[in-house]
Amino acid sequence: MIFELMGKKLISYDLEKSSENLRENFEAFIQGLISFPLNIPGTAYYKCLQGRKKVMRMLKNMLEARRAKPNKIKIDFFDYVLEELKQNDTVLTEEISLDLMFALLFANFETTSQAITIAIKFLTDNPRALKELTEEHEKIIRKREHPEAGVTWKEYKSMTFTFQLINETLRLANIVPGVFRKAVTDIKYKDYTIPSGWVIMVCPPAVHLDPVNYKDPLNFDPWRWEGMDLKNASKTFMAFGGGLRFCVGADFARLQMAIFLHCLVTKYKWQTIKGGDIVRTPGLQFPNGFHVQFFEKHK
Ligand code: HEM
Repeated sequence: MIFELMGKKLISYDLEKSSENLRENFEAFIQGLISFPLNIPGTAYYKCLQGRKKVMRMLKNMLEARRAKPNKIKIDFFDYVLEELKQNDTVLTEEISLDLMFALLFANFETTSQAITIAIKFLTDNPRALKELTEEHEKIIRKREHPEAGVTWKEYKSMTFTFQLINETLRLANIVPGVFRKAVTDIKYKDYTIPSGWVIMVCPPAVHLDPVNYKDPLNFDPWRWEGMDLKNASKTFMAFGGGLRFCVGADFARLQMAIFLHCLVTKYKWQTIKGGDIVRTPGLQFPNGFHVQFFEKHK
């Protein structure tokens, strides 16, 4: 659902009309992202490289087609990128813009959808959290003049327990299990020196699941966030990374999750059909999937 929405908003992608299955290619890319680098047919690494190649080729063809026949009115993000490419003083090159489109499609693909799936799992297993979340959102609706009206910015800002729940979900989900930085100078850390030029992999799960930082770290406990900073990155919370390269989609992802949860708990009930077993790799995964059936609440 999220992939289709973002594919449409970014590049007007329509599976029915496209010769390339974008989603399948991204799946292959993601499966091999952390894999043994053996580039021969059949390996995850090979499929990963092929996936990226096919998506990049598709984006390049799209760019050329749009250049030859530009849209009269801007309909998606690609049109804005093309407009920027035409400027004389732009820092954007064709190569950067294609990489940007790839990165945005990729960054949108697994992240928010995984976070939402995992949130549903935690809510299924924690009736107290579900009750408090439902109360928060039903209260918002009760206060509205028109219950069917969309969520306002003020309402969104008032969703305190929802943000606690989102942070706790992201802490346990560890959707991005590693972020990378390059040492630009020799760095002394305790008795170690990280030489200039080395790449450092920061591992958020090591921080998020450390009992020094979080009591009973494997326990889903949205209440542990009460009174804490729920927005910014810190040395103990880096689900969206941190510093200059902090996730550009963090606010958007939080918004998407909050709106989804709002609709979920006010309109639907659900039950697990199958799956739901959790494996940490170290990001949280469902090896047998997680299948639920939804029912409308007020029918
Ligand atoms: C729950 C959802 C998401 C999570 C957990 C997440 C997590 C992350 C993390 C950990 C990073 C690396 C930050 C760093 O190196 O310090 C990152 C970077 C990035 N994310 Fe997200 N992300 C999410 C959703 C999104 C969405 C929806 C978008 C796009 C709209 C997005 C776009 C990006 C981009 C473009 C970068 C690269 C930023 C840069 O290198 O300057 N992310 N994200």
